[in-house]
Amino acid sequence: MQPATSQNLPEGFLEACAAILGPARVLTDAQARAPYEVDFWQAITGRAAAVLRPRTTEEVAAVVALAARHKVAVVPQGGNTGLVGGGIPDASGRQVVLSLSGLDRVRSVDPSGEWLIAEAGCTLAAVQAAAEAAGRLFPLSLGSEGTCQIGGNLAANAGGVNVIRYGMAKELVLGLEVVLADGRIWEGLRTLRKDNTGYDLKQLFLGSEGSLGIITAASLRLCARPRERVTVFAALPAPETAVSLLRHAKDRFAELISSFELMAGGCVDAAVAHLEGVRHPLETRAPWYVLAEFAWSLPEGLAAATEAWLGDALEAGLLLDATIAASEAQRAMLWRMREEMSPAMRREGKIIRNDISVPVGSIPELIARGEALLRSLVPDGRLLPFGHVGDGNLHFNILLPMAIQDLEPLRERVQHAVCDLVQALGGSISAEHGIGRLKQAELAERKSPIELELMRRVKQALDPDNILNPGVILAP
Ligand SMILES: O=C(O)CC[C@@H](O)C(=O)O
Ligand SMILES: [Zn+2]
Repeated sequence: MQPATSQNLPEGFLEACAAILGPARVLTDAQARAPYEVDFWQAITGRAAAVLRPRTTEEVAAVVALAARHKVAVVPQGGNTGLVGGGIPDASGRQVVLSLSGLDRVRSVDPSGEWLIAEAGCTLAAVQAAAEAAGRLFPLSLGSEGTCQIGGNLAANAGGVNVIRYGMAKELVLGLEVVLADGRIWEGLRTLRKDNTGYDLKQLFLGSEGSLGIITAASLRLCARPRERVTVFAALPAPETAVSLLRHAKDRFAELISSFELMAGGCVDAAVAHLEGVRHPLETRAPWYVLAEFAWSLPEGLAAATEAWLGDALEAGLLLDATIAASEAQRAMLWRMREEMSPAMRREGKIIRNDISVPVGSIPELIARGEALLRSLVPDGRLLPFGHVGDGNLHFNILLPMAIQDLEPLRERVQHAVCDLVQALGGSISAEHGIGRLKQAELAERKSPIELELMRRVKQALDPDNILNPGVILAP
């Protein structure tokens, strides 16, 4: 029998945590810890000495101060929907997971100032709902929005399906409240649009995956709610056409484009096969499809403009067929098909994920060279790329038979080859999922020595004892 992981902690540590949080909020039992030790896809596992579940910023600060005194490593965790293991403890059984789920209040909303302040453990859906109740839009949108939490979204600088218009998560932040590595609280919850007072410290924490500080609350930028929205699903002969169609759409609609997603035919087939209520939107079958959405704040006119655009695009040979969602229900079905595509594919086998970006114009070359590369590396895999082509971001995913054992060495080989290709095309080895525990070696190999040195110096300055999420982003 394995010794209880709580024995890996300094004497008195857990008792002191229980005095701060109450004993029910300190989990040491293996069964209670289990959901915090494995990622959503059951692909990345670790072992925690304990799981701590604070409910307030002050409680987070008190337990981090305690951890700092005892040099106990703390792994912050939100909704546990990350895809690179950034919220999962390592295998040592010596780290404690700090779950932010208990900090789940929307503290205030100002519809005229267009901001709201939410605590880290609010689900993204709860933040969207609070914005909507105030007649505004919080535009970050991801497949996991019912489960993922805003603190995790910001710590990971999440992307999603609306980046082309509204930017990544970090672009939606006006201010942060952060618990620092020594347990002090930095109250930086500003709500100003303009604030040029020296270094923009919040940027350090956004995308730092909990390795520089623990985000406990954020002031978030709200936008106008679009009054008319048009959703298009189009069949395309080739990835080149997607890039031309995007340009064609940009010339016509500019910033009204809120999503522009590309999917291989096999991804759509998997969604149709496994998602209840999802039907193929077109009679035409094609190797590639685009799901695009345009939105604006005037009450009407966009639908007619979109129909005219589709006619012109068809004439120009940029698509084979297309449909416009005729109702909210149809729109919801199209988005379910796209956003639950990855879980649908997972029903057919194991997945090697590759979240990468290149300049938009290089997408066709990425697909052509990537397909050739992966066919030789993974002959029994099916390539099923999809993603946010409007942002130059593809999920170059490979589906493998369920029976395959010991995926890790193959995953690493594939990741390395894909990263080489991406680097050759001037792209990024992580577009929106982050580095976590899965890509540190690639990062170390591909960032310049100067960049790595600066990153280490920032880490050293903010967390000199390396207690905040050690081992993510930078190798230990
Ligand atoms: O499963 C994936 O690789 C991608 C998940 C997510 O980023 C998406 O775009 O659906
Ligand atoms: Zn994505």
